[in-house]
Amino acid sequence: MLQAHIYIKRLTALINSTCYFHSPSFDLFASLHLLVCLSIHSLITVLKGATIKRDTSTGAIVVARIMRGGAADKSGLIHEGDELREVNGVSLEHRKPKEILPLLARSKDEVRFKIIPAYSREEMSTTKQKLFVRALFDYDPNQDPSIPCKDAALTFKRGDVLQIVSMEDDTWWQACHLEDSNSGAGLIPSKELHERRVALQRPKALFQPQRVNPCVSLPAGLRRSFRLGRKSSWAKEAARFRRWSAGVHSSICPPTYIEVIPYHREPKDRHRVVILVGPSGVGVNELKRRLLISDPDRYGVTVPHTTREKKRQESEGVDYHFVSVHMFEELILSHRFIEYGSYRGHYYGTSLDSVHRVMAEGKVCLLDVHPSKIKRVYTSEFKPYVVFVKPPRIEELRLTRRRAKFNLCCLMDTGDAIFLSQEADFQDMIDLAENMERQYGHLFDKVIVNGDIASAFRELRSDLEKIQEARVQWVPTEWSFFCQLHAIWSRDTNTIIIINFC
Ligand SMILES: Nc1ncnc2c1ncn2[C@@H]1O[C@H](COP(=O)(O)OP(=O)(O)OP(=O)(O)O)[C@@H](O)[C@H]1O
Repeated sequence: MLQAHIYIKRLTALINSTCYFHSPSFDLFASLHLLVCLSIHSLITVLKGATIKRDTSTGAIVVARIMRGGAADKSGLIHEGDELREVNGVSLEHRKPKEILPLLARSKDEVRFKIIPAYSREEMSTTKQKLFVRALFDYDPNQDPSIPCKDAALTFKRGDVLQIVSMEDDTWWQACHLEDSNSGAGLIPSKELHERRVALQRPKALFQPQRVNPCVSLPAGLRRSFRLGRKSSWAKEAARFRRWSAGVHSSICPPTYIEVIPYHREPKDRHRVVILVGPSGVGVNELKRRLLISDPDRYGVTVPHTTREKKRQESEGVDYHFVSVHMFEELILSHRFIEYGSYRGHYYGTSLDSVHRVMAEGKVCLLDVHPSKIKRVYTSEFKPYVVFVKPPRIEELRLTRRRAKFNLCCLMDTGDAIFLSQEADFQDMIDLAENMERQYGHLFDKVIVNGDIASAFRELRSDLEKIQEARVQWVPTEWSFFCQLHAIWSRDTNTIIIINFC
């Protein structure tokens, strides 16, 4: 699909430059004869940054090299290997490259030349393309001993949007920063190279005996939204963690690059949902609470559903939506929950409708779910912006939490609270964060290290404000392929009539 898209883009560029198809049997993916008509000025501009040569095997005049970032490259009109057939109707057959310049010089205002593009369908993936990716890792060529040329490399940070300009080499791609596309491209590790490198770094989990702390490794379903509900299925999570340790998840691809497209936000558009994730105790709730207090008109949270009895001080629709077991199970069956679970015989869950309600109020919905549930809302409808809250290095974690007299508190099945402030718990939090990042890192838009709470909050708030105000945002390409189908059922003909498909 991408290849076809790029192909059509190139075709459009050619058409816009007044080119005429000159093939009796026109086939999109066959070799095309393109008669390109350009002003002498634009021709010179186009040929700047390109060299031509005579193909020794065929004798044809071909474009030998396009300098990345040069005028020829930027024009998108000619490509390496393209054959120059005619200039102003004069055949270039049996001519030498040096005979071509006088031919061009004789032209008045306009030059027409016939090109046979070199690409085929297979080659499309390696030719220049408007392919944008968001980097999911930091890259510093100074720390990379295998880079062929440090000066030719591109430094980037996780989250940077890069335009990939060449994927010809399997190991080193060429790319430029989005905001700096006028300067030449630089080398970056290809997806394959980065994946290979990460695979070679032996995962810590495989070689360290893991202590599974029930309070730190959380169940997938109920988390902070249902703080008391987490204990009931911790064993499941512990098992999952052990499976991870045993390498069951070794097939998970490390985060490399994600293909993105621009999303032009209109003022009438609803806000993107903000998902905060992180290991238990890292400070997700604290950050959420501070956001809500700082700007209650801008931020909102979902109201969960529960099947337990309403307490005297609680209000329907404010603390919870109190529903019957039957109703809750109906909602489960109709896939209305993002996450749900049970605790002490009662169901708790966060529904999609509760997110819609916050969005409809014109607020930014702050969601706090286990990372395994992100996929549930990873659609163009919610356009989630995922923030991963990460613990700092152990020394800072120890210092900041102890200074705040913080103890991790965990409720046992018996209802007893136990307090954990041991070194091991901090280490568990860090290990869990690493595993989360490894498993779900490709879904994270932003990573906030929560060392000093005031700085972490400032960083989060300013980042969210930037995102909400930006007119152009880069979102995963996969969201653009979500289609909405509007259909009506005709009773007369007993058929479904599609009235809109976008
Ligand atoms: N940067 C920080 N420095 C010191 N204390 C912090 C910091 N961040 C959070 N805390 C404190 O740590 C405790 C746990 O934080 P919080 O409840 O936000 O964690 P959480 O990630 O939501 O975990 P859980 O889901 O288990 O509640 C709270 O008392 C909070 O005030």
